[in-house]
Amino acid sequence: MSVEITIANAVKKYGDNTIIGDLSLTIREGEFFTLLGPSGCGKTTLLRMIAGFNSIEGGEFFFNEKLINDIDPSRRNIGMVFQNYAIFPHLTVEQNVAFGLKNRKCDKETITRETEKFLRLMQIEEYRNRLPERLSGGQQQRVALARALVISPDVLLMDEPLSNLDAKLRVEMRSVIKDVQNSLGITTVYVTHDQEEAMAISDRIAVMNKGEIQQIGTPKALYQRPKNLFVATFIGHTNILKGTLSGGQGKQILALPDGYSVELGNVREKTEAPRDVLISVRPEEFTISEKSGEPGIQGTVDSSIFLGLNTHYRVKLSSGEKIEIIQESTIDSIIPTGTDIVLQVKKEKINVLSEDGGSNLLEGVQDDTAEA
Ligand SMILES: Nc1ncnc2c1ncn2[C@@H]1O[C@H](COP(=O)(O)OP(=O)(O)OP(=O)(O)O)[C@@H](O)[C@H]1O
Repeated sequence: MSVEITIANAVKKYGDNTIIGDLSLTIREGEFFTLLGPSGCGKTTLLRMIAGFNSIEGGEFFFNEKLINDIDPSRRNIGMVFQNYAIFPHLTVEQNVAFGLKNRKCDKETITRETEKFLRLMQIEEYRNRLPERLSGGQQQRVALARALVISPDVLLMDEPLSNLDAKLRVEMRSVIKDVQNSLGITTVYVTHDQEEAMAISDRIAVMNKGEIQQIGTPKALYQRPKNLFVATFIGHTNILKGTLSGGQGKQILALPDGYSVELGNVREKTEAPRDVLISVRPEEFTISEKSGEPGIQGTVDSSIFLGLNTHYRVKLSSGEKIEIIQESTIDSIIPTGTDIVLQVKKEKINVLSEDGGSNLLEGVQDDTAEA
């Protein structure tokens, strides 16, 4: 059985230090939910609170309607996978996988059947008689995953499970984890500080900073309409420029550098008097023109790197600021360093943020934080 996890007003303190203050969220049944944020923001702390390993100073934790605050971790029916594998070094692969079932005093037939099923599912049958020390990091993590899943947990909790693997294996193991989670439909909470990994693997992501949730949404929603500057810069790459928003005759005009302006139809917080704002534009959302005299932001190509499908440009603006631009490579040309260019932005792709970066002024920001 898979469960919905509800966290209501969770508080965690170490002494006088509040690590998590009044945090609420709902993790839907069967979803792959990721806690993403910089080191020290409280992701592991929150995961351990769900597992029951941490004392809590406030709040309620539910698996479906059942309050679990006072239920011992061993009785919460959770599977856990950590960064450092946590498999028993003195047991073979098969014994490691069977461990949870033996511990639960399952009958022999069940132990054999389920152990075989997960050895097969994780493709580690051929190593069944090996000790962990004779396995690669990726193989060890497969064993850890099989061992966590064999007990049919209601919830799977994973804390940076791929951090110890090299880059190529990390990417490979993402799909292994995602596929197995998908096929079992198990509610999964995953902790990482790697935004690309979070984007690749999650149904929804909660972006955390300093013990608080900044925004909850699908990877696409966070990327396209970040709620604030923190999310805009933490998820993917972006360029932040200064602009001025002003109104007139029902229109909102965004003035950008060099007299370039665009009209926006999706401003939520409309203004008449000019208001200083920040704009966030992803590197792939500019168009480059080499014709001078066109309306746009003026710049000079500072460097260009050809990466096959895409070419990455660093462009120096007339203000002296440097921004990153990614263009699909075309057969005919890479724009050489030193070329004067004009940049235009695809206006539906612009995000307009308040000057302090605290909020997105546009419509269509998804934030499921309030769901709980
Ligand atoms: N046992 C503890 N005693 C005191 N402070 C702690 C303890 N465990 C964690 N902290 C503090 O709580 C904060 C959050 O830690 P946590 O491990 O949850 O962060 P994290 O987001 O998972 O970071 P990382 O990605 O580095 O693991 C940190 O400032 C940490 O120093």
